[in-house]
Amino acid sequence: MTAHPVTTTTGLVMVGVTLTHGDGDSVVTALDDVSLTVEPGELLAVVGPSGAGKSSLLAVAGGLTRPDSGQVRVGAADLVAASRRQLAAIRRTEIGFVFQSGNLVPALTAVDQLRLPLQFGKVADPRDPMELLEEVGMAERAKRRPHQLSGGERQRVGIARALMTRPRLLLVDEPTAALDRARSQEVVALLAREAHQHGVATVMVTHDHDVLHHCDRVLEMMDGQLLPHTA
Ligand SMILES: Nc1ncnc2c1ncn2[C@@H]1O[C@H](COP(=O)(O)OP(=O)(O)OP(=O)(O)O)[C@@H](O)[C@H]1O
Repeated sequence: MTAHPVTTTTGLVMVGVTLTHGDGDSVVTALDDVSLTVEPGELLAVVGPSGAGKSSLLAVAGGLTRPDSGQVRVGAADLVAASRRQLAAIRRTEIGFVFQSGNLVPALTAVDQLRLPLQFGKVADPRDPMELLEEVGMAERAKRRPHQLSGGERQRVGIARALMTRPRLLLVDEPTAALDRARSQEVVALLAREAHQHGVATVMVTHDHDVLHHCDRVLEMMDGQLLPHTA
């Protein structure tokens, strides 16, 4: 058995991943031999100082940036070997992205935001948008547009939208950056619940140490390396 068994039931597996930016004298190592396994249903938090490589980690795990070396798998999909076209399909069906402030489309109602991920191609077994809005506590606001929602509500819609295709992996970038303490707790508790209930491997980058108790595991990124978090 290898140190990192890869099965179709695994969420995210990264092995020996290195990513550098620039060249010559100005080479920056954003990811330095990073290995990481995130199991289905696990909520992992990644903390660390600015410039440590957290965004780079999300970009590589999400198939947005190809690493210089190493393996990256989401379920059975090999993100390093995949063509650009295959990567786009993997991103669309297997990976959900949640951004700092929800990143909603201004003109669309909440329920239409959720239908959006289904409009770019076939999705095998999509969630029902109204049912999912109900699950995240937003059913009564289904017809509202983003400007009629609070920051926490926008974030809930953003999370629901990311779950529409039943992704295997959810990548979450600073979800509480624009929220007060109470709303931050609610949003991260929601992420934990969704991860656990639906078996979604979830990686959340955060600066917010107050929400870490909702997470199953916390790692610290430091100079491109992932280390155990010491509180
Ligand atoms: N496109 C790029 N070109 C050159 N260097 C880059 C590029 N993107 C990131 N870097 C560098 O790679 C390193 C890691 O950056 P990254 O954005 O992953 O850090 P981060 O931990 O997400 O930081 P923050 O918390 O500020 O968002 C930094 O030194 C950064 O300057």
